Amino acid sequence: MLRCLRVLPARVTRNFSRWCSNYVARMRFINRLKEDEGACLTALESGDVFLYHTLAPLLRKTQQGVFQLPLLPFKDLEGILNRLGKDGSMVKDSVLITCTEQNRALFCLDVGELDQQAVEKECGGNFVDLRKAFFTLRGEEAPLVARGQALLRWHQGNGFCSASGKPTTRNQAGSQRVCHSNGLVYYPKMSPVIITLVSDGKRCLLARQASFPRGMFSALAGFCDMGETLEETLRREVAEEVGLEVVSVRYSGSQHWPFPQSSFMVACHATVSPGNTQVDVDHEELEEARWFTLEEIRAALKLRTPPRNPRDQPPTIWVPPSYAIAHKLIREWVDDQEHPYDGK
Ligand SMILES: NC(=O)c1ccc[n+]([C@@H]2O[C@H](COP(=O)([O-])OP(=O)(O)OC[C@H]3O[C@@H](n4cnc5c(N)ncnc54)[C@H](O)[C@@H]3O)[C@@H](O)[C@H]2O)c1
Ligand SMILES: [Mg+2]
Repeated sequence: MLRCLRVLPARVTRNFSRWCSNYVARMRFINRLKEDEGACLTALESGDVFLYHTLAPLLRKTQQGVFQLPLLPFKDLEGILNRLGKDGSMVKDSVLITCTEQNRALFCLDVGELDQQAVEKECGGNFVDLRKAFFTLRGEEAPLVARGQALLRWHQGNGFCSASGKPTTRNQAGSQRVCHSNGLVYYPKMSPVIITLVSDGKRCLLARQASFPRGMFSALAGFCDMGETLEETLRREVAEEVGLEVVSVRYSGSQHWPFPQSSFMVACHATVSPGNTQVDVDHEELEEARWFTLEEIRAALKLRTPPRNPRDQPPTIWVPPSYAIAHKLIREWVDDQEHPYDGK
């Protein structure tokens, strides 16, 4: 980032430093809310809450037909709960998600114990499956609903201490749970996963699991074993799933992936040597894996995803949609092929 800043005009760097100091203040504020119960409650009372019903987020359609995540001010939500015959103090069960750039704390709450349709009517929206919400929402809202569901799911599954069997209690922010009988502290869990696009210099390797939608191919992925480095996981997964030995690895980016449970996806490009490209698929894990040319990948990227006509014969090859980190890896690979790095 600093290297980029050197070549930016002074106006841009001034704006960046203003954004940066606001960013630092926000991050410190969020961190304080995780530690200070009183400050967190005050932030909730002047903040906004978005809702789930049994882990399905509430979305609202605007007059322009765009789906949005409705943010309900604390007082409004208290009123809604009272009208639905619930004690408004239930809002205090909300879990801290973030703080907006306008410095409003943002929380989420699962109202699964209330009648779904009654809440939808009161709030003017619909509870929809997370996968659909993730598909439909724009920009920043998609990761927010994913994060909210992951945290709520974690709370719902960690009400008891695995050592004592006694109930655990959460802090106001919902960033941890404690067993008071033995002092054990539990934090939200994610499973680290490596996802990698393997290239032989001219082609890239994509695979499909039997459970994927018809025609969809993606990068190779696998969970990290205890004690492994990411590089070790990557080399092992590629060897296990397609019988190839990786010779180089380059980090690309990461993404929280909420399906089916919370994974922390770390995306990397990998290469095999051009003389070692014979694929040997582990059919326990994968239905198919094969090399794709640049032309085939360009054609797949042009398709609307998922395609309208999944029953076509023969099936069209398509790749995961733009919100999936696999898509980013595939686009980067195409860019690399079209504009190879010349080392300068
Ligand atoms: N975002 C994307 O673009 C993208 C693309 C492909 C896969 N993925 C995700 O990557 C994840 C891993 O991919 P995979 O299924 O090929 O992994 P994988 O190759 O490691 O195989 C899955 C198997 O690993 C075992 N396993 C080990 N640790 C596990 C854990 N913590 N949780 C669940 N199972 C565990 C289970 O036996 C499971 O059946 C999946 O959750 C998938 O949804 C994301
Ligand atoms: Mg796998």
